[in-house]
Amino acid sequence: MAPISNGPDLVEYEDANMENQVPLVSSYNDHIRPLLDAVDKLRHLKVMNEGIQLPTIVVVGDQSSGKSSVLESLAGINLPRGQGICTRVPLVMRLQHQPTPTPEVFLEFNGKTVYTDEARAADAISLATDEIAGDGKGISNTPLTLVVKKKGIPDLTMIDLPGITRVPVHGQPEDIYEQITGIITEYIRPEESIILNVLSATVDFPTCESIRMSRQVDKTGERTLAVVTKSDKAPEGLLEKVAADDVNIGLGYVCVKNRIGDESFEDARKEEAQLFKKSSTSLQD
Ligand SMILES: Nc1nc2c(ncn2[C@@H]2O[C@H](COP(=O)(O)OP(=O)(O)OP(=O)(O)O)[C@@H](O)[C@H]2O)c(=O)[nH]1
Repeated sequence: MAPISNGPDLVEYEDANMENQVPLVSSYNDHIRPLLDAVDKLRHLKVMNEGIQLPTIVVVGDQSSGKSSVLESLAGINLPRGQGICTRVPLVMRLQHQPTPTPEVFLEFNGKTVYTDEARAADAISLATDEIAGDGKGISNTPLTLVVKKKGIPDLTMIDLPGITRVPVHGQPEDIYEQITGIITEYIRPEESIILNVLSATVDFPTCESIRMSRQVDKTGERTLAVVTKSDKAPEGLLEKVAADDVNIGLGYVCVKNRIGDESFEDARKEEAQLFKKSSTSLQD
């Protein structure tokens, strides 16, 4: 999943067969997992409401940039995806590798726990979102936690936030832009946050609202990482665009082609590999 990157090396989770764990992955699990668990426990105790900041990967992007698609590739389960606003509340995704073959998937919100499974996770998230933010197109700052315990997934906790939209659509409050940017700013301002900025390859990066926002709180880009989606839609000149780094992304770029429609995760990865093989061959010509 990391065909182009000018930042620090990333652990290649997809190929990390957990049964034959390479030393880096096993030491990651031994040393990092307990720290992530401690951070999650503190998050659960709502210490952030007391002004104590916790290290967090925050996923931001303009509306329909592909945030949920990136996260579902990492978690290997379906999330609500589509045109228009899908993510309407902060979605805290806790991914945890577990050795047993049967995955465990549940949601935590409004003080309750709702068990679901991989096939029904997207619907369960949509229902929980309706319960928290109403069944229209409004948004809420009350978080929804999704816990996925599954063999072979990376140990990571990330927060997906509503996509930035300037113009309210029918049924949205007039101040939707202010509401969304207010929530995003709250999550990306703390210096402990790593900003995962999801950018579509089809747009000019300097025109992205999410870039404008992340630069406001992280001028040098030292805690910002870019994931460029929809590489299949605009492969021409993508390498040059990323290499030019006009928008100052300190932690580097990762270009991806996500799953489209009902495509399986496996087929999507094959298509992605094929796309980047083709692009790198044409670059060598
Ligand atoms: N062709 C192509 N389509 C993609 C890719 N990534 C996402 N999409 C499509 O783009 C649309 C938006 O994707 P989402 O993942 O829902 O975007 P999002 O940023 O989470 O959306 P909001 O949270 O609602 O703002 C969906 O129809 C996806 O299938 C990609 O790499 N290639």
